Amino acid sequence: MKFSQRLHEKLKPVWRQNHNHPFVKGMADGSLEPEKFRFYMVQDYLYLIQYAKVFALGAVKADDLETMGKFAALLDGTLNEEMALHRQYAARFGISEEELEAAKPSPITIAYTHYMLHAAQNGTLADVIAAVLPCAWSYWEIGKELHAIPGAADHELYGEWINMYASEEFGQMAQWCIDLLDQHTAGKSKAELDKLEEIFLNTTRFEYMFWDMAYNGEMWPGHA
Ligand SMILES: Cc1ncc(C[n+]2csc(CCO)c2C)c(N)n1
Repeated sequence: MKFSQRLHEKLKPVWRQNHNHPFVKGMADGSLEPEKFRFYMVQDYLYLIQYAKVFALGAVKADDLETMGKFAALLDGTLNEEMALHRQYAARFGISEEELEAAKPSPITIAYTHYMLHAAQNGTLADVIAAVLPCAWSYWEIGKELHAIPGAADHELYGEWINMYASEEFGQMAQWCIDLLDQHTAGKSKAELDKLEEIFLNTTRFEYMFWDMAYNGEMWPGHA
């Protein structure tokens, strides 16, 4: 079995927990309070800035032109397309560009992004992929799952989010990461695979914590 399939099988219960989080369920049936999504949008904008840097590290760690070019394209897409879409989407929730630029990351946003950057900076290309894959893969699965619910993709506030992550283009990106991980783990020792599994498990857990943070509007203790 491919390494990615093994990880997916093993972590199914953790993934189920992510997909069943009340934030995700609330987007599915449209009952999520806009205030919670608003908090999510701002933190996700800050998350994307750091995520882009992890893509940049992918280009640094890759040693063939094709993979370097692909990471460069993902970096460009995140910074110059996805973030612009985020700004437009945020505006519909009354979030101005000034508010986005002035926003401060929550403890979970800091912990998650710093963890990914640490794993990527100190590891190999396989570590970079293990760090970014749960984010792409779980969003693709959630996007497809929500898209299959009648009416969910037409919701005036959350439909756009669902359509974006259920899209063919997004799926292709996630599949490219899955294939790259399998390519770079073929023939690796158990110790190396265990390390990658741990990174993958930790970023999967951080995905849950990110939903939870958004659902509860969690900032620093005592934050006004
Ligand atoms: C907390 C959090 N986790 C995952 C994603 C999804 N995501 C962010 S960047 C990227 C790669 C394509 O640009 C993907 C899939 C998100 N937005 N926020």
